[in-house]
Amino acid sequence: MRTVDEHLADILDSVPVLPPLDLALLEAQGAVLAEPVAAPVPLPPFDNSAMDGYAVVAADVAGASESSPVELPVIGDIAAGDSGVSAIRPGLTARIMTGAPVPAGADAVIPVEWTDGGTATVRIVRPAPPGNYIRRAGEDVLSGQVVAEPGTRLNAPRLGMLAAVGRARVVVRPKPRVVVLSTGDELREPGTPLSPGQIWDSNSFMLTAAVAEAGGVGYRQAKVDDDPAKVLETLRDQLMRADAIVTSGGVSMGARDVVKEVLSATGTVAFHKVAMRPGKPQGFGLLEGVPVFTLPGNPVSAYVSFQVFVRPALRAMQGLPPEPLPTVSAMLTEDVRSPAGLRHFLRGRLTFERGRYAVTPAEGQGSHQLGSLSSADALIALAEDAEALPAGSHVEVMRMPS
Ligand SMILES: Nc1nc2c(c(=O)[nH]1)N[C@H]1C(S)=C(S)[C@@H](COP(=O)(O)OP(=O)(O)OC[C@H]3O[C@@H](n4cnc5c(N)ncnc54)[C@H](O)[C@@H]3O)O[C@H]1N2
Ligand code: MOO
Ligand SMILES: [Mg+2]
Repeated sequence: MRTVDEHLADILDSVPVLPPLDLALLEAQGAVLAEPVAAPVPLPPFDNSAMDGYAVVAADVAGASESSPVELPVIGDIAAGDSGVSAIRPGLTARIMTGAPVPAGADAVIPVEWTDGGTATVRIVRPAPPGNYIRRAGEDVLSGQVVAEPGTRLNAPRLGMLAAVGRARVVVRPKPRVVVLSTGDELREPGTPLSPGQIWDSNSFMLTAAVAEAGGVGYRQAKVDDDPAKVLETLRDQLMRADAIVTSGGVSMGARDVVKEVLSATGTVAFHKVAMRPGKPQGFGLLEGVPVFTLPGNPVSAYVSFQVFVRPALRAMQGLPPEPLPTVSAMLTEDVRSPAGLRHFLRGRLTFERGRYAVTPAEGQGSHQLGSLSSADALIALAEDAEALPAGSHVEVMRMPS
């Protein structure tokens, strides 16, 4: 037996960081930035108006009021996108639109609501201090400022930021392409009828979805029967398009546990009993350089194994810290027993009351019981040395992606 930490360390020692790729912005969505991106110009690039209104010399309107409006001749219109805008001399104004460059000489913008909206002349009924409704060049981002650091995932605001500083392409660590393969004679495709002894394949759907939740791209395969030649052939076929392969089933002690049989024979994938529940039988290794994770077939075992081993590995491949799921400390609402010497993962539900988290273990903790997993929102991680934890104890809880 090896510990969870030993098995994870072994995996993280072997998984490669994916080589960087230059991608068009939207192709890079969800990928991890692999270069610092600096702004070639300030943002905004020029002083511009925050309002639709009039560009004025603030001193001209200092005395403006409802009872004593200041009337100014309007010398023209300045729209967003205009260039070569003529300067405003004292005693004059120009209509200006939101985003339009503030003309030389003007030092304030009067919103149209503070005027009669005139086009030849305008009556202004409120004063404004210098700088009123002017968005200054560089007040968002300075020229040369780094706007996105390597190691950050490109979410919607970050993609917007890259476009705003003029980038059409960007160098990223691509999302790992992960082939997901269920094995088992008993498995049938959902949507097709079952014969006695058969079940619908749920693991390949769950694991493909979990890959996406971990920042990868999952390629779900149709299940493979427990036939050694077929399993090996399918795995080898998939290597071409995979940055990693995740299988489920066939890794325990059964006469038909063929994943273990054929991959052990390759000499590069090793099988271990890991001191955890669920998820004891684990296999990992490289097949022609591609990381292969062979997860146990029981659905909860497969899910927990994925979160504990595969998710950190996929993060490492993207150049991210191989952290587990985000964790919180929570108070147990009931007594819990845990097997000595095993890291024990219990499904639970988190609540947040009066400023603190509490967690309640789910009914039905068998590794085949997907029902309790699908209604859980957390995995309670009990340390190897925990045996009896009374209600009120604080435990580490991994939040499942929602
Ligand atoms: N004699 C022993 N038997 C078992 C041991 C052991 O130590 N000694 N370990 C048990 C534990 S713990 C686990 S976990 C399982 C691991 O089993 P395998 O990885 O070999 O998986 P299978 O035998 O193929 O299937 C196990 C179970 O899961 C169901 N399954 C498999 N694939 C799917 C799928 N894609 N969707 C839904 N359900 C699936 C399968 O029908 C079985 O019920 O071994 C124990 N046995
Ligand atoms: O390891 Mo099995 O995963 O306990 O059901
Ligand atoms: Mg088995």
